[in-house]
Amino acid sequence: MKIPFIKCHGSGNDFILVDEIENDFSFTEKEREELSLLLCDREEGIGSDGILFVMPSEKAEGRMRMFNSDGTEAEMCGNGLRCVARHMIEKLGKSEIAIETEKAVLPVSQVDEIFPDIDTFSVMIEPVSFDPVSLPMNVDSEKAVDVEIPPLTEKRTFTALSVPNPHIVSIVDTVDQDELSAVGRKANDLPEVFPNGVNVSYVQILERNKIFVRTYERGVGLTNACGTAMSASSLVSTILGPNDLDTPIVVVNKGGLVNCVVEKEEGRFSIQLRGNGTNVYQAVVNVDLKARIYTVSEQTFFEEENKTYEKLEAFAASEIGG
Ligand SMILES: N[C@@H](CCC[C@H](N)C(=O)O)C(=O)O
Repeated sequence: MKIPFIKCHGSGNDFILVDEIENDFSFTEKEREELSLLLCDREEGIGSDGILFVMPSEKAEGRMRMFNSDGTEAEMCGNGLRCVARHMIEKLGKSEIAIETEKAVLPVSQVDEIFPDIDTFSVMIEPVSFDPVSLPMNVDSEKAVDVEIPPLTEKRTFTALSVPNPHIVSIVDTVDQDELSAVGRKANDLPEVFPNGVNVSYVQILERNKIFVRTYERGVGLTNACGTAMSASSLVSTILGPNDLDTPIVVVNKGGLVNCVVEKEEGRFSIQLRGNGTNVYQAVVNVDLKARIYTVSEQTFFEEENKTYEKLEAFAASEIGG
């Protein structure tokens, strides 16, 4: 089968975006899993953190399903949703639309640039819950806020929340990437505590309303950035740290930076995640799933916007002394 796609990224968290509406595709569940395993592979495939399937919706302008590189589906993907928002906003010529995701129909819009010349998209991250059942996480308490999770490490405390995919977040003095990888692997090999796995983030407070976040993603491993993790980390560092509600929190990551605004209404939290949705190139992939082979053709790069993005990347690196 011949599949046109866009290679895109949000904060360097990269995806293969497949528009099923435009191409009248309707993949089976098995095909979605196999396409993710084959095409996301960094060694043998096109290479990406996941696939974004853009599908028709009866409730919104479009629907997003996101598959991790290991073929599992996630409930939500913040960086991916910004890429889908950009794609649909440009296609429909509107600046505000809604996208259906697994747990909610979410408003997305084009907003003021967070960095010069970077087209910026805002996506709502909700529903948010601190109920361990929502992750799910097996623990004998109503919440797990700033607590030790002994099988992972005795050095750290974590806060568990779903946004609505599962996350645990630890506020640290300095992010130790090797330690994070080890803890992330352990957490995702602990079905008695996290039956569906979990995304694990370490957060460093750089200053009030500015944080650095590094994430070990369920189904992928260490990524440049994870949008839902940056949203969860902004919320946790507002509750436990110095950040403010209703104020843009600058979240620096390995692939750039985003802004998160944490809001609370009637006791319920939500987060606006604002950042880039950059297209790297578009192409067509011809896939034979049975033989597990593919070829890529008609590749066209979006050179100008990628050059512009490099400036944001360089700025973000300078913020963390890189
Ligand atoms: N990188 C994404 C989240 C992708 C899904 C995650 N790995 C999971 O399985 O929950 C984001 O930007 O939110």
